[in-house]
Amino acid sequence: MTLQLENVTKRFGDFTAVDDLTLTVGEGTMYGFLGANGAGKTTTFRMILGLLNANEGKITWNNKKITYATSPEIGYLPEERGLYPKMKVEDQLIFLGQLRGMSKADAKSELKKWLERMEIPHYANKKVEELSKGNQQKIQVIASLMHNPRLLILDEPFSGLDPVNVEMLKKAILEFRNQGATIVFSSHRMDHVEELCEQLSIIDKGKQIVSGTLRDVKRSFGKQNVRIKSDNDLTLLDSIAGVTSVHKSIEGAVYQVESELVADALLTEALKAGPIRHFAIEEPSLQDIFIEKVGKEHA
Ligand SMILES: Nc1ncnc2c1ncn2[C@@H]1O[C@H](COP(=O)(O)OP(=O)(O)OP(=O)(O)O)[C@@H](O)[C@H]1O
Repeated sequence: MTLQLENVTKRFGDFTAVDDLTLTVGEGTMYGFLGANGAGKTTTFRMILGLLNANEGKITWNNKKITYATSPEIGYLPEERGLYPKMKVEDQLIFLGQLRGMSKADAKSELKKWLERMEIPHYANKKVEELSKGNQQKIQVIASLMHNPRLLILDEPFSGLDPVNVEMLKKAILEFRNQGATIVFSSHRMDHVEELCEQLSIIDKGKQIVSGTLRDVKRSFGKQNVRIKSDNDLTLLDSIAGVTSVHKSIEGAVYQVESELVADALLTEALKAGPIRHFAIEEPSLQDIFIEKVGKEHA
C-alpha cells in the first residue's frame, strides 16, 4: 500500500504552487512533509485526496487513483476546522463515519471508544461550538481515524493541542504506523517530525529542496553542533574559522561547525577561558537544517 507522487505540478493561474514534486511513501512509513507557510503542503494534500486536480504528474495510492470509492481507506485531518459548529459531537462523528463507509452502529461504537481514549466522553452530546479549540481538534482527529484508515494525511495534526494531548495523539498515530498504515503529516514543529518520521521532504515555494531518510538528511547536511556549558566569557570562540553560527543561552552556547577539527579548536579556546561544565559534539537538529535550507532559499 504505497502512496506515490510523480512529477506533480499545480498552478493557480500564472503562479506555481507545487512544482514537479516526486515522492514515495511506503506501507508502515511515517513521512514528514515540511515547508514554510505557503510552501505548498496543503495544496499537495488536496491533490492527493482528489480535492484539487494536478496540472501535471500522477498521484496513486496502491497503484490506483484516489477517488470517492477509495475514501473508506483514507483518513484526512485538514488544517482548517471542518466541523459543523451547531451539530452535536456524536451526531457529527456518526455522519462523518458514514461518509467514510461505516454503518451507523459501527460509527457509534467506534466514536465511543475514541472519545474515551481521548478522555472526552462527556462531550458526546455537546455542540461542537461549545468545545474549546483543542477539544474541537480532538474531535477532528477522531473523525479522521475512527474508520481505521490505511492512508493517513494529517495536516498539522498537533496544532492547538496541549503537551498531554500531543502525547496522546502521537501514541495513536504510532499505533496506526505499527499496524502498517501509510502516514504523511505536515508540521511546523521540527521536534515532532524528528521524533516520529523515518522519512521527510522539505519543500520551499512548491519545490522539493530536501528529501530522504532522517539519518541521510542529517548526514548530508555536513555540519555538526558543539554544545559548551561554561560560566566564563566565551566571546572569543565566535570568530574561530569554521564556526558557521552561534546560539547563546544562559548556560553557554551552541556552535554550528563545519568539521570536528573546528570542535577541537573550540574546546582548546574554551579551556583557555577557564573550566567548562559540559562539552558535546551533537548531530544537527532538523530545526537547524530547515532554517539553513529554507532561509537560504528565501535570501
Ligand atoms: N485556491 C487557490 N488559489 C490561488 N492560490 C492558492 C490557492 N490555494 C493555495 N494557493 C497558494 O498556493 C501557495 C501554497 O499554499 P498552501 O496552502 O499549499 O501552503 P502551505 O504549505 O500549506 O502553507 P501553511 O504552512 O501556511 O499552511 C500559497 O502561495 C497560496 O496562496
